[in-house]
Amino acid sequence: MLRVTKTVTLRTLSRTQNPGLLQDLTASCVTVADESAVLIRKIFKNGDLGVIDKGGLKNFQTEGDRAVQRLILKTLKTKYPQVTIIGEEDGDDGEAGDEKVFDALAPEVMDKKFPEDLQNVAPERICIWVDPLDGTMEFIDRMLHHVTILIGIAVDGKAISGVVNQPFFGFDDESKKPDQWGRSIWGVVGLGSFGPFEQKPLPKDKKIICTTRSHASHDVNACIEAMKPDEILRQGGAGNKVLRVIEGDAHAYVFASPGTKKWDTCAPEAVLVAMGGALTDMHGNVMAYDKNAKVPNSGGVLATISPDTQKWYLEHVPQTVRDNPQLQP
Ligand SMILES: Nc1ncnc2c1ncn2[C@@H]1O[C@H](COP(=O)(O)O)[C@@H](O)[C@H]1OP(=O)(O)O
Ligand SMILES: [Mg+2]
Ligand SMILES: [Mg+2]
Ligand SMILES: [Mg+2]
Repeated sequence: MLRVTKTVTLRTLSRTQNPGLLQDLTASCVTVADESAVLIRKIFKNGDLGVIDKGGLKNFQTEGDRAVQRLILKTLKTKYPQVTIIGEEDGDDGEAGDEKVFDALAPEVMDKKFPEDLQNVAPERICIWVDPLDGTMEFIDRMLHHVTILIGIAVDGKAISGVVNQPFFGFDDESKKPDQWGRSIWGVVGLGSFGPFEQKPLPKDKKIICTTRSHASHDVNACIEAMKPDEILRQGGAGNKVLRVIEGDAHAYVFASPGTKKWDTCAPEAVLVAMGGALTDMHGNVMAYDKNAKVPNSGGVLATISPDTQKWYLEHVPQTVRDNPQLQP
């Protein structure tokens, strides 16, 4: 994990105050996510993924994770030095290398009118959580649709704005050339969620639960069984699983395990909540994303498309799972 925090004097702050900071940041995040997608595709095409085992349960890192984090942090830290940025990969802060700074602000973000309460947000209130490559295990296993790039922006510890980029979206469509692969979905709470996606209606006659394919455990399975799904969708990546809920492929993302971290959930939560959904731990607690927040999502992850659906799933978490000392906030 890499934390980058800079302190500034009050004089510097007033001189550089930017009323549209959150909008600029969101637009920059969409730009760097798109550039990151180009880079991941290039690394994949080159074939040498440079896999490193970080230790723990299927906890790998590739050149994609490292290079993309350097790309994202170089631009965001250069452009927004007063904002705290926390990235998953240690050491890859873009400071030593010759990474480019991407100045462009994504026009699709700049075209929108952000809500009043998101204007004039001071940089000290913001913390950005970066997962340069979510679904690393699936990237290594060539399950490319499961891979996402996640950049989440928290304000006062709440997930408010986020980009979920799926760099290999469309790779299995033979009519598409590699430079046509990928999509960025972004959302801002109070404004909405945008990008090339369709919110299909969820099936009414059956219950589909999406969960991990690579980090299953006794509790993960026991919790799902108690919810009596008709179908279990085993998928990689936290970003991808939230996308399954957003696109109407699953009623819920259920993960009764402490494996994910704040960079896995901040961006997807912002996009999901911006469209009326909910993401909490398995006890119903909202996640805290301030710069001093606990990094692991130690109470697990539950995400659904509405507060009512969230309530139903929370009520069906078995007591044994709730009481598990390994799954506490
Ligand atoms: N035990 C774990 N150790 C490290 N990362 C984990 C663990 N469990 C989950 N994650 C992270 O959460 C994501 C979602 O988990 P899963 O795919 O198992 O549902 C993973 O892709 C991984 O993110 P990352 O790929 O960015 O390292
Ligand atoms: Mg990882
Ligand atoms: Mg991740
Ligand atoms: Mg990652």
